[in-house]
Amino acid sequence: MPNTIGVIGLGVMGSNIALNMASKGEKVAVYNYTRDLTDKLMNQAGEAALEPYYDVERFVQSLEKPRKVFLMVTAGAPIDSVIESLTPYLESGDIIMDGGNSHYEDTERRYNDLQTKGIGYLGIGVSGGAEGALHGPAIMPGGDKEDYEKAAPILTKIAAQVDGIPCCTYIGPEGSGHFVKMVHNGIEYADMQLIAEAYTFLRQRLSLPVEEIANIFGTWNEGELQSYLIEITENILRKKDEETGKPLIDFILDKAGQKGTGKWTSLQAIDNGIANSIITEALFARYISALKDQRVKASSILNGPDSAVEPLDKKAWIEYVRQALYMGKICAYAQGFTQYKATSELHNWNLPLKEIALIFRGGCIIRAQFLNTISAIYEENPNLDNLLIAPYFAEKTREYQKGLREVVCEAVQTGIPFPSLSTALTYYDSYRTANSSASLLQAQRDYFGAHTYERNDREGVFHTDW
Ligand SMILES: NC(=O)C1=CN([C@@H]2O[C@H](COP(=O)(O)OP(=O)(O)OC[C@H]3O[C@@H](n4cnc5c(N)ncnc54)[C@H](OP(=O)(O)O)[C@@H]3O)[C@@H](O)[C@H]2O)C=CC1
Ligand SMILES: O=C(CO)[C@H](O)[C@H](O)COP(=O)(O)O
Repeated sequence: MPNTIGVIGLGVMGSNIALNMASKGEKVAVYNYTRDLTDKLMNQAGEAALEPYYDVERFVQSLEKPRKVFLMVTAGAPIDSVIESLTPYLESGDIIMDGGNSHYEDTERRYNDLQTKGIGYLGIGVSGGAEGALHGPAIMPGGDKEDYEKAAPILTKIAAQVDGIPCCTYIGPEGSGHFVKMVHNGIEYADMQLIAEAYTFLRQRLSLPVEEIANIFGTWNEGELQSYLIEITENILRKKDEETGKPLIDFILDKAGQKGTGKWTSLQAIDNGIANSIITEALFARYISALKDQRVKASSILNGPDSAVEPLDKKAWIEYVRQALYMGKICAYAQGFTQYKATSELHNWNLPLKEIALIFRGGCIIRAQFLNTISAIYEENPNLDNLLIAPYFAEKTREYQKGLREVVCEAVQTGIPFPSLSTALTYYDSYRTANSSASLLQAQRDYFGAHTYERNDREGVFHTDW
């Protein structure tokens, strides 16, 4: 019996995806360009229907036609090198799927190259980390619909399932699947940073012990903030350092890493005139965190505000922080989904926003209860300009802006940096401002550069001899 699918790249994600496929009844050929990872996987695979290969040609020959090869390899040059090693053995009608975090423009280049050889190419966003890959990730496939149809029976089977619906849907043509994953990661950066700021307020400003903050996150996770990131934050805060018995969080160096997808999200937004400031501030927060030595030095040179720090009413302020976090989250998702809408229009991708929100409900890192609301909003109005003006969220912002304003003002007054919460508030206030300061910018541009301006009382283009 030939293998029904092949997986190349047996690191953290690839080995788990292969085991996931095998557990759903697929016969899986596995290959890694170095031998060790293949042996390691086979040692842990037990009875799983995996067949190891140490030679690409034999790996390909073991697959049923049309062949389906799933790559879970480091993004960038390694993907090109794997494709180059594979294609001599593939035939017209076969498909390669790239499940890694590839840049969507790289995916488009590879799609076009392989099209000339008759080989299908799907750029597939996969989210859920190691656990998701094993038990069911969110899957965002982009490329030709007919190629997707060939792989859909396997992809929908291995995806997370929520209310009987697989967290996998055809996203659209070209690199749209990887684009959706890229912005998913941008939203992930914002969501994580907002949570980190909420934690900081509770810890620094309200001086709550870590255990109590874990309890607060646990309570929040039972309400409208319910999400995977809140859940893991509670678990993280409960974890003790094995040596000291103290909260592990206090021993983790405050330098955030990143692998590039957040940066790509910001660059794409900037290139296309899309204001995704919360996502970008979350990226910058990681950059500033990386300057640990400079920050330590500056902390002994630069002062914060002089004003005395007053005690705050604990119960009231925990609720303000909850509101601030929820409101920040609404603004961050509004930015991410605006980036989807604007880019979809730019490329004619017709991105299914309702379905994207639906598949994000399970498996992926940003899975959250309120994605049900987002999905329902797009079902009612697929062309909505911005989630903020959907009646449900507009009502929430009326109620919760108080919490966000209080928390941001208090942080500013006491010198606690809150890049994402403060940017969320600025975004909210900017978006709801009918008459902005841009009039003055236009006048300045016209003054120094004769760049012209439009008027608000009549049509036309004007220049003034200032
Ligand atoms: N970890 C996560 O939570 C998630 C990761 N991703 C994405 O999935 C992809 C894989 O990530 P992950 O499994 O975590 O990474 P790992 O580093 O664990 O695995 C990378 C795999 O790529 C292989 N590889 C590296 N260089 C080459 C090369 N030149 N030629 C052939 N194979 C190569 C590695 O083989 P070897 O070790 O032998 O060099 C290994 O099998 C990445 O694009 C990542 O961004 C997506 C979602 C979540
Ligand atoms: O894709 C992912 C989750 O969705 C990966 O975990 C990715 O590595 C996260 O990005 P970064 O490493 O930049 O924090």
